Amino acid sequence: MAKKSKGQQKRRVEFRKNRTQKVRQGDITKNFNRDEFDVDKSVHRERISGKGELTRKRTIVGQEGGDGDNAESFSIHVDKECLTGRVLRVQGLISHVEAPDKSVYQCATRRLLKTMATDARHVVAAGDHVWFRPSGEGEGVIESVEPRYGVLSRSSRSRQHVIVANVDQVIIVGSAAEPGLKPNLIDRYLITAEYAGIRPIICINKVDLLDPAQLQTIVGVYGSLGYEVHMVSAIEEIGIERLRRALHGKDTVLSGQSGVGKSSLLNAIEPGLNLRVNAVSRENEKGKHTTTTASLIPLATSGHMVDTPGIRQFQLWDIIPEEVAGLFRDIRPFINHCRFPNCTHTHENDCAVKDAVADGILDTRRYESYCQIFAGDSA
Ligand SMILES: Nc1nc2c(ncn2[C@@H]2O[C@H](COP(=O)(O)OP(=O)(O)OP(=O)(O)O)[C@@H](O)[C@H]2O)c(=O)[nH]1
Ligand SMILES: [Zn+2]
Repeated sequence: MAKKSKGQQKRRVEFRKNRTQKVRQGDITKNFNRDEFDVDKSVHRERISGKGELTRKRTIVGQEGGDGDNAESFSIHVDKECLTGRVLRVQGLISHVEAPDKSVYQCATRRLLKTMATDARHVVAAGDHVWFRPSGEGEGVIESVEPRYGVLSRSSRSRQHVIVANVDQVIIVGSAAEPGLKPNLIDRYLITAEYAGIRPIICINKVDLLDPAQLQTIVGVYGSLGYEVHMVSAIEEIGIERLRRALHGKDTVLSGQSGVGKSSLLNAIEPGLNLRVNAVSRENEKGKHTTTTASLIPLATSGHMVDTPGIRQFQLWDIIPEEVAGLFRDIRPFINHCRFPNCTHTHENDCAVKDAVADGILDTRRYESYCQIFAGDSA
């Protein structure tokens, strides 16, 4: 970036100061437009109630980071009493927002926030942490949206569509038998999670159907890569308590191919949870004409299960073949040592990845899985 002269810097500081003061005085509409956003402005909040539920928020500006949705935050002045909340789902213009006391408000979005939406970006998405102002019995208005992490999105016609934001982890469910384990499919889910920056947890269900020792090699490979692996049986209730603990206080996406036992697992983890997930899914089906994204279903203790139409088979959205090697934890360390900077690690000579496979440092099956994904073959 070009260096600014002292005069320029001073003018800039003055400009910011003036603008901040104007915004503080409530002269919002005149001064608030997208071009004035600054990345480095902070958000100030102060608690005014003992319980921390009612919070006064004084926000000066929002911030916008990068071209993705991950680091954005839009805020406007809120000098009224607001509550923090979590968007459980968005249906049309209404967001269902869970307050700290677990009650759910149906919220509209403040018009000023909406003006900050671009064609490529919805202002409010399922999973968003928001501040909202209650405006009557079970209703409210969303005043600001906190920065996002763990975003699952899909782009269509070069527009990014946020499916769900602020997801902590994805449980990748496979089954030991009936249907048999498909490690290549697990690899696909893994790189999608790596791409989205969401922690993957591997869960192998139906271990009652075979001798778990048969899975030792495959589990060992994933374990050595630092992935958490759960061996469970929904029917025999093996390993369920540990899985339940992994969900506690977290927002979790459950994914895996049909028949591996996702519904059975939800039932084992928490009675009634699968029913609630299905009920919301049916409701979403009905509301197809509205822009339905995902739904967060509150867990009995704390945390949410995230259910999205189609997300159970979520795979490789938007990942281009050249990015795949970098998303394989075990391949990643070798890719800079290949002779050609644009090495695809498939047919080239002097490929550090292929050498590592030949030397037995890299698992052959994982490498083959990489080749399959790179070539765009289905699992
Ligand atoms: N032996 C055994 N069978 C199981 C276990 N978990 C689920 N099943 C059976 O596997 C079949 C599929 O289970 P579901 O829970 O419906 O699987 P799902 O992944 O939700 O399937 P979809 O709804 O199609 O995505 C059912 O017949 C279950 O009874 C298990 O731990 N052990
Ligand atoms: Zn290579």
